[in-house]
Amino acid sequence: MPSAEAPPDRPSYKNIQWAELVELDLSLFDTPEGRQDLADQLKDAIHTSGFFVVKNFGIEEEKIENEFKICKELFELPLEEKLPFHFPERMAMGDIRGYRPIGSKLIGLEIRMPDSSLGELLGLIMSRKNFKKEHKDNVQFYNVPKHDGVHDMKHPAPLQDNIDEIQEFTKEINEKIVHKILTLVGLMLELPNPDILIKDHKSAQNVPSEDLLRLMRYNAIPVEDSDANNGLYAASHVDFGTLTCSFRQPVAGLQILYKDDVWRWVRPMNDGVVVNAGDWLAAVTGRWCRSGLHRVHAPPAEQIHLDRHAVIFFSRPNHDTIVQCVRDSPVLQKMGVKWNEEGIDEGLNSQDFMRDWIARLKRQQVKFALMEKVPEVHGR
Ligand SMILES: O=C(O)CCC(=O)C(=O)O
Ligand SMILES: [Fe+2]
Repeated sequence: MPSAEAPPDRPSYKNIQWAELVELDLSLFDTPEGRQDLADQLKDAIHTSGFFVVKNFGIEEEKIENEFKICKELFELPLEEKLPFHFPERMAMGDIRGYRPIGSKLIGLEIRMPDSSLGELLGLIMSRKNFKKEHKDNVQFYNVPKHDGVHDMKHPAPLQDNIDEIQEFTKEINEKIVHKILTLVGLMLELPNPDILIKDHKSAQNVPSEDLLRLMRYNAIPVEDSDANNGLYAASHVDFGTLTCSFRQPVAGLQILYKDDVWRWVRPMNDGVVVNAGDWLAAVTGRWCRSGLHRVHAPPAEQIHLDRHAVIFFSRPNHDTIVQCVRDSPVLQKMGVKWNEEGIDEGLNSQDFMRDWIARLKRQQVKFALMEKVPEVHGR
């Protein structure tokens, strides 16, 4: 890695605060003692920041390497070969399959809601304000949905040519990482059946879900442009689903907001997966599992010239899942967790829960806009 001296006002390895994330060695999962030990380690992490790292999860390095290779090939394609896979209206409604080009979102505010009068309202409010510069993002990504008979679609060649491997890869992530973490959550909460959450995250292809594999590329941009965006590549947000699994990321950028209100950086890493809890897991555990606010900052000075590629799996509940909080957890009972503080409607299926979630975000954005405050928080 180059060791360029950072100008004093830019974050550099020397002056940034790193997040100290727990590392779970999943090779210990196979014995009851090992599982309990991992559950104990997870308890604090999932409650305080909602983020942790998993290692030794048993997916071969060549497979991970291959996903990054596909990711790079995909984004090397000319824009006109990717645009036929971009469906903005569908995306605005929460169906986020396919390609999203650079500049689709404004950092710090989200006014692209062509589907609703809320969008028009926001547009009006925003146009009254005198924004000197458009703070557009610099990221392009592609969401590959689960091959489940509901979400099937054709993809650009680098994906289509490898679609069987990609689907196999996501199945492995689900079974070798997501299911194991869900068991650890069950153990940590002392649920009568610690595996209870797995049944809502089946990987079989005939079980529809909103699971997706996201391939991303953040192009390195001139320092002045990233400064104009308050140094951000992606605005702060929480993830919707159960668990987000981000494969090894040698270019720093991801930041987590801790309870002390300090943004801490996730260390660049050459192996391991950064995992975070999403809003679904938070909701069913009475917010004991924290759906942590995070964002992507332009890399530190030493890496600011590098493009940043990411391979991220978003695990989400199967369509036939009904929202049901784990009220039978003695741990949560002892903690006096307040169920449904946010009015989560138990009994909804996972798709209605998602629609409700999106509607809440929109209401929140309108509220911020009416307050004439830049709404930094949105969901992804
Ligand atoms: O690029 C990253 O490391 C994180 C991206 C992210 O948070 C998201 O896509 O939801
Ligand atoms: Fe995210």
